Amino acid sequence: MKQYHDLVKHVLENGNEKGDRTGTGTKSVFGYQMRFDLSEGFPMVTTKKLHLKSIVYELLWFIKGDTNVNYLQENGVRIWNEWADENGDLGPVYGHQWRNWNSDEVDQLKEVIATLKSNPNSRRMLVSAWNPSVLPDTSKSFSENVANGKAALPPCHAFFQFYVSDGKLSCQLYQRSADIFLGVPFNIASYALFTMMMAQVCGYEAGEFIHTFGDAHIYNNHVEQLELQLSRDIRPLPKMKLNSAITNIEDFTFDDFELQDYNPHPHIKGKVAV
Ligand SMILES: Nc1nc(=O)c2c([nH]1)NC[C@@H]1CN(c3ccc(C(=O)N[C@@H](CCC(=O)O)C(=O)O)cc3)CN21
Ligand SMILES: O=c1ccn([C@H]2C[C@H](O)[C@@H](COP(=O)(O)O)O2)c(=O)[nH]1
Repeated sequence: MKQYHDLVKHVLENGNEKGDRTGTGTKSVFGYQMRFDLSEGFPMVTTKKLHLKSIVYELLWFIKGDTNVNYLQENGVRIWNEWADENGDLGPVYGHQWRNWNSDEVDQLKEVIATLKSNPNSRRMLVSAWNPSVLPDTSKSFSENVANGKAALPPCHAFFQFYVSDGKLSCQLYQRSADIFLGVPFNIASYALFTMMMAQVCGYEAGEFIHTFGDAHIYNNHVEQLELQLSRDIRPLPKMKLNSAITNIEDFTFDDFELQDYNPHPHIKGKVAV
């Protein structure tokens, strides 16, 4: 994953010192792009061990349209706990907007799949999680916002677009805000997997995942961890196998994914900025 190491080096060398909502402080750049050709292997960082289970369950949770952390917790995934209210609710976050935009019963995921099958030359194959009408009031707590029908956090992976050429499906994501140490390795693997799943159910090969960033930042308390990561040698990418019998995006379960030849360096711990 040279692309990821290049991003880390770019931000360490060129980042602006910038304060942020969490009070942690960051080094940040505005605007950056990475490309991953999915035929070259599954883009999972090898210079620290990633927890694939969290990535897969989170993605299945988005696809289900679920926005309560109970499903994640039942499957041992803790990454959204800090933002949920006492009932586990996060408000109308990703899954809600994908499957029921603005609570108007607009199923963006279903519609984009129908267009991918019927009119793959379309330039209108987008899904937006960004919905200005449910943005939180930052003077209130996460749970107060949820009680008011707002999202606990505005979506970071804000919208994505599909593109078909030569029988290959590509996906480009616009991520408005990116935590390079903790969030980004998850986001890359998640959208790469999602692109492969969408390609399979729509009858295409997987093409590229293109990751475009707004504010790409390294929290000041992650610099040491990233320097350790940069000192490690980059290993060959693993392969991801999907159960080829699945033809409907909602039918995938955890057991339909098999990661092969993932030989990462050991995990590196870092604190999540809340
Ligand atoms: N500051 C911040 N960074 C994020 O990446 C982030 C947020 N906030 N808020 C919302 C979601 C939640 N996401 C998270 C939250 C925690 C981890 C995390 O702690 N990862 C650890 C443990 C992984 C595990 O338990 O599976 C890691 O080492 O990757 C990763 C992504 C991504 N998002
Ligand atoms: O999928 C995700 C979700 C969140 N993040 C990061 C990006 C920021 O560091 C925080 C969100 O804070 P904002 O103040 O709302 O920008 O979470 C991520 O990298 N990936």
